Amino acid sequence: MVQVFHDQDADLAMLKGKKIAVMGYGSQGHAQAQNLKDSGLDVVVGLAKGIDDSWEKAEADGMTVMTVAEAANQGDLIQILLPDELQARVYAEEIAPYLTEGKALMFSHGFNIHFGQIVPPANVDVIMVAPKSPGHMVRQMFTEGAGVPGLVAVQQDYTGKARDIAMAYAKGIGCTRAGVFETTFQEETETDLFGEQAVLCGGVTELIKAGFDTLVEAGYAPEMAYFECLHEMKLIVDLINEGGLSLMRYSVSNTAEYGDYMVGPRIITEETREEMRNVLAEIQDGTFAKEFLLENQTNKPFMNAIRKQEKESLIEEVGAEIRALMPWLKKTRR
Ligand SMILES: NC(=O)C1=CN([C@@H]2O[C@H](COP(=O)(O)OP(=O)(O)OC[C@H]3O[C@@H](n4cnc5c(N)ncnc54)[C@H](OP(=O)(O)O)[C@@H]3O)[C@@H](O)[C@H]2O)C=CC1
Ligand SMILES: CC(=O)[C@](C)(O)C(=O)O
Repeated sequence: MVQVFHDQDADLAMLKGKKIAVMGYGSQGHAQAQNLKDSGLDVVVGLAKGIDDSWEKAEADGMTVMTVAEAANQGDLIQILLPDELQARVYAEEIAPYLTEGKALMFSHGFNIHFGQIVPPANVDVIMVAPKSPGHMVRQMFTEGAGVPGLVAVQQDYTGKARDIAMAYAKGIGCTRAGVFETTFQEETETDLFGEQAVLCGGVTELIKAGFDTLVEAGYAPEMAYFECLHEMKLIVDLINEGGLSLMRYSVSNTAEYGDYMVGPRIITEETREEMRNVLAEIQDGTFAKEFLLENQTNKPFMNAIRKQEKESLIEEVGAEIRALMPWLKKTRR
């Protein structure tokens, strides 16, 4: 059983007197920067003007904002929370020149280190603190006095304090309130990519869309299909999150529980499980990483097309209508 670390296992004093440069102010960046600042730590945000609106958002939130290069120059810890596909270029051009002896280079996903896109010098610490949660929940849970679970990993420990710094950072963003596991860059990268492709994002969205389409094609109202296949998913998963499959099965009807056991295996078949193993193999052997990097180096032709198609889909249209009719739905984010 892995060991879970909590607040008492981390010391914020490790970060006192250190400037933390958070590069990026998106999903993770805005949350981590604000949480660190609320934890009394010295934070600057590194961005680029004129891309989207993060610079303005960060300033409006009272952050000290500067260019990535300026923040890298000032930062003792450099936390890269840029899009994974952009990190290597920005690192080479704006961070590497200022990554001097004894600094800490940090990430919240191991992709660029594990797949060799960023190769730091030997005289720095290389650390990961990865919240196992979307960024917006990292911030919401923190403001509610709680936190989201996180992973910490040390790829390189030049100072001999890398783990302590990682644990202090995890405390600064609230993860030690929930609990922190130790892992490696390889394990976090491969499991995170697998989870987001085969289960959390890819798997769940395809399951929701397939169920929705089945009901709509059979003539049922799209609103009914939306509520059955999308809206209720969150409520069911909340129960699983709270108390495992057993709590969910305790809470749903006997009818639903029976259907769960009898029909579920017909939907997630051995072929599905075999395909999951194939997905993992393509992550482990670097096939996915190469495809992802090539897609982004060729101006994202697939992403741009599929994003447009998905945004214009019936399930998104119906969802927007329902959320407009039932604004309380937006309050059910936990
Ligand atoms: N999203 C999540 O919940 C999670 C993400 N992670 C990891 O965290 C990291 C960040 O991901 P995420 O927060 O989703 O990223 P987002 O896409 O949400 O945010 C990216 C940020 O980087 C800024 N940015 C983009 N290009 C540049 C540039 N050239 N120079 C300076 N700033 C730039 C963007 O600014 P602008 O808005 O102006 O374009 C934005 O503030 C990734 O490694 C990801 O894998 C890990 C766990 C969960
Ligand atoms: C929230 C999380 O960790 C994800 C889904 O893997 C991601 O956004 O990268």
